[in-house]
Amino acid sequence: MAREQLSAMTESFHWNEFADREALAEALAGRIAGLLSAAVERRGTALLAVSGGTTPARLFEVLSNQPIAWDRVTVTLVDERFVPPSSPRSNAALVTAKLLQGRAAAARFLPLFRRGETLDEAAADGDREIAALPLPFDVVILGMGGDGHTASFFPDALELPALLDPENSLALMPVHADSAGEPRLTLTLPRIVAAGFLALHIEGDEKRATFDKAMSNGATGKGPQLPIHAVLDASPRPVEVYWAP
Ligand SMILES: O=C(O)[C@H](O)[C@@H](O)[C@H](O)[C@H](O)COP(=O)(O)O
Repeated sequence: MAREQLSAMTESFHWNEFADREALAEALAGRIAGLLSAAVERRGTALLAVSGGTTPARLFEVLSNQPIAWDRVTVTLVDERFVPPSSPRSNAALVTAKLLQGRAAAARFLPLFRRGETLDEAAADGDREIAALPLPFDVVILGMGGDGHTASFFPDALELPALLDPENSLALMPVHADSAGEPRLTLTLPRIVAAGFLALHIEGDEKRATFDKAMSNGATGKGPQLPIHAVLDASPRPVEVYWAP
């Protein structure tokens, strides 16, 4: 089924396509900055949750120079690999190196990994900290893997039913999945879809094909139901999908 048909049928997403990755980063950073500024004006503070991995580095660099009241913004992660910031796989390290620079260095950062704590302890403490924020998040930016996972909602995660449960009262949970590489912490589906603005940032033909497959399987009920579809399906507003080749 064509993407346009699926979008019109399900109204679960808007497709935003760009000629190249630089143009995407400029457009998405501008959109995020406008939304964060509006939140600061409206309620004196703004909450942003970003994903890690490899895709968002360029976006973070552009976003870090947006002229907004960064000292009123709290930044956290959608999900984190349970590794210290010294690891090249640390999402906190990526955010520190690429986003919390320049103007954005004034933002408050809430990391999810905690030195000296077990995964379960960090999940419980992080859950308390996130629940104490003035939720909902104003902006949440998701990524997606080639297996259709988003956040740390891996298809083989032991905790997947709870992570995707719209009634889950937890904000943050531990995740164990063989395909994930290491244990993780992730925001749960209800906290993600409650965001004022929810975007999925994907790049390249392979990810576009994965996205199309996930939406098509979801609409037809055929083939594996992929976690990214569960998120789009649960979102009360169309998810803004940002794609460039
Ligand atoms: O920590 C992570 O891995 C993520 O937050 C994850 O959900 C990511 O967004 C996708 O796996 C895409 O990763 P890439 O951008 O590296 O393809």
